[in-house]
Amino acid sequence: MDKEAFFMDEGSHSQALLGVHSVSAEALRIERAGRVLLSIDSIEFGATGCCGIVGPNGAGKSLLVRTLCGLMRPDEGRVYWAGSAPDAARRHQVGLLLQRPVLLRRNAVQNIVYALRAAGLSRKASVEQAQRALEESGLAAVREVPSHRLSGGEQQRVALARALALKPDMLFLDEATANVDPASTLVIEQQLLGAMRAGLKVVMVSHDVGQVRRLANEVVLMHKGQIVEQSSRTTFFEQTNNPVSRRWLAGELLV
Ligand SMILES: Nc1ncnc2c1ncn2[C@@H]1O[C@H](COP(=O)(O)OP(=O)(O)OP(=O)(O)O)[C@@H](O)[C@H]1O
Repeated sequence: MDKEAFFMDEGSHSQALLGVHSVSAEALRIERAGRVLLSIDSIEFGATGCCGIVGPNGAGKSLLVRTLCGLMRPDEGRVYWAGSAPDAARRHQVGLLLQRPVLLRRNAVQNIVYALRAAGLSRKASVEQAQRALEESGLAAVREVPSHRLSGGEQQRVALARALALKPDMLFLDEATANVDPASTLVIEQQLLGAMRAGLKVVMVSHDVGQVRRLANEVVLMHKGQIVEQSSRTTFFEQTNNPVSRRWLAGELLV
């Protein structure tokens, strides 16, 4: 079931034109073998430029992101993309970048062309847009290099360039820089900040508190499949009164 997408039918183009500048969910519940993995009454992303989702291992961060992106069907509850059910017509407007980039065994530019063609662009437009995406990402020098020969950091930067080339309204990142060195992490962060200035909404699962402080305007702390707190960055890091948040910020092991 994990990879099961739950898009509605192809939907209409008029719906696609509406954009997906918010993603929300209500009464979400995922349970396996009698264990509640996710239990969220209500959550909404998109009100701010970037929201960081933090929390201990196993808190349900990845499950939440996959569910919001339409990759997992919850046992109960509803997901909304800008107020309506996720649909295939808008799937390119909600991007997802994982810890391990998923690239085809083709070169960098072909990887991006493939995604753009799948999104409906002509071959000519796809090639032009892919070349531009790699140039804007500082990856022009590796555009002909097969993906399996790229370094891990380069692979992730190609995956980000591909995600951004699709011009999503929202981009979810699940530990996207966990395997990337500090220098490449900063390059990726700069690129995200640039895209955010151009209107992209980012939701970022990260164990890197420094990164959350650098990028996020808002923070969500998860624990045991639930939302502990959703606050502005300043409130969360400097003023929270939530006892669980305070323990997490103090570096205590949450059980
Ligand atoms: N298909 C599944 N079947 C059973 N349990 C699952 C399944 N998928 C995830 N889980 C469990 O759900 C819990 C939440 O997993 P999830 O990957 O969302 O956590 P996370 O907060 O992203 O953790 P981490 O920070 O370690 O990546 C974990 O205990 C995990 O073992």
